[in-house]
Amino acid sequence: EKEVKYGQITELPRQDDAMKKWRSNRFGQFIHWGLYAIPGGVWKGKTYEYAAEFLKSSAGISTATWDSLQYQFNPIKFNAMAWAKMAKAMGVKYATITTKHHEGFCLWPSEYTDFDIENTPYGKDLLGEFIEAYNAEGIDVSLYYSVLDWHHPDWRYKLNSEEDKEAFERLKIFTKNQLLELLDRYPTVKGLWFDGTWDQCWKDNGQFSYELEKKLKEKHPGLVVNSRMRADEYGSRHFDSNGVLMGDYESGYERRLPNPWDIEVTKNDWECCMTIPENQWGYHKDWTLTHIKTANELIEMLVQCTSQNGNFLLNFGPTGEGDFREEEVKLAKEIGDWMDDNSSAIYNCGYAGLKKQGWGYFTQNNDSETTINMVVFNKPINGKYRVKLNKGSVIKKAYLLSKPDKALDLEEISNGEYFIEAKKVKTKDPFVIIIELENKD
Ligand SMILES: C#C[C@@H]1N[C@@H](C)[C@@H](O)[C@H]1O
Repeated sequence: EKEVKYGQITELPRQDDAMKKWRSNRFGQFIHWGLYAIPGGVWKGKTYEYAAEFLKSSAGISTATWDSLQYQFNPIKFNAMAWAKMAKAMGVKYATITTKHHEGFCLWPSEYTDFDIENTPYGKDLLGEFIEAYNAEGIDVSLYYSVLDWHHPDWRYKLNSEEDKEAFERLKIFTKNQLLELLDRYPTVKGLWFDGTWDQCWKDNGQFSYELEKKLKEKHPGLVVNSRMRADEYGSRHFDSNGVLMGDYESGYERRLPNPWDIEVTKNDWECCMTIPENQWGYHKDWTLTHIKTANELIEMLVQCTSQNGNFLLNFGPTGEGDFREEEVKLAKEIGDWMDDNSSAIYNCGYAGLKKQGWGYFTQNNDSETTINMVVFNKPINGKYRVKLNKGSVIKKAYLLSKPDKALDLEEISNGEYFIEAKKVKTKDPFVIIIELENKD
């Protein structure tokens, strides 16, 4: 064990109300919006296949040219309430929006830079409108903030000289000021989602990120911070040099999920953030470049995350005009229709502590020891679903969530192991079987 002075701040897993709410939310909407939405992955007639929010580097565009996009940013179709209603109908309980991505453009009027929404044709506090509209729909809002800032003259990837160090000291003050400003301006926000913390400059500043997390949490009680914010004094990120998780939940699952059988991951809170195309966070004009995930694929990812004590943050990339592409609107509707009937297996649910079977995923309601959800994606050809419960567990009854009055046939295989028979399930969608256990005491 190394002596780590600047590692974990809050003992995990947190059991305060703010974290319990974060945990019960399970399903969130990620919004990536900025100047990159204007070119949408195309520059001077050439389509760049890499992530659209990286177009500046993919196309080798100068900072001066890129930054001039701010004078074109005028999302006339932006309607925060319409966005919030779409998110509500989709079934998300929280939303995380980019306040500033790597380009450095701020969606709020910041007193620390002119490279912000105030200096655009739009002019208004877009971030404030978003937060107000989503909160009005009962959706918690967290703020994504990129430490990496391509616009800021004091950003340095590595600190190779005294000049670099002096510049980065100014960058650190700017970063702290902007984060305190965001919490001042938007007191209802529930969390901060840090990104762009992979460079040596940040890994060399573990004490700073430690003290910054402490300061932000003192200012904003209950604040939930992702592990991506932190490095310890040895440069170890997410987990300190002794493998102890920093921040409040693990946020390393970007466009990937753990192995569905992985038990280790269930020990911490964690969140997977996911794109609908293979790798586009910002709006890209051409969605024919890669596979576009279907509603069933995305629902299965949400269910898998829930089954392993994780949250699922699904990304949407609004256009430069402020609306969503039709594929996103359609997916939001399809997912929302499924959530209308099945969200009881998601909200306030988590790891059931049971061996995963081939038909799908178990989730356990956090408020009921005796109610277990089986979310089915693969119907067995004999219509019999194997469940291996804890020794001594006895099933009182099992039934389809959609048909609670019709008990399903059970066949006990051995102590705590059963086949549940559900032969006549017609739906082509994932569906839920509820197991009610006998109360042991
Ligand atoms: C790489 C990278 C960034 N991390 C994801 C969450 C997106 O913001 C992407 O641009």
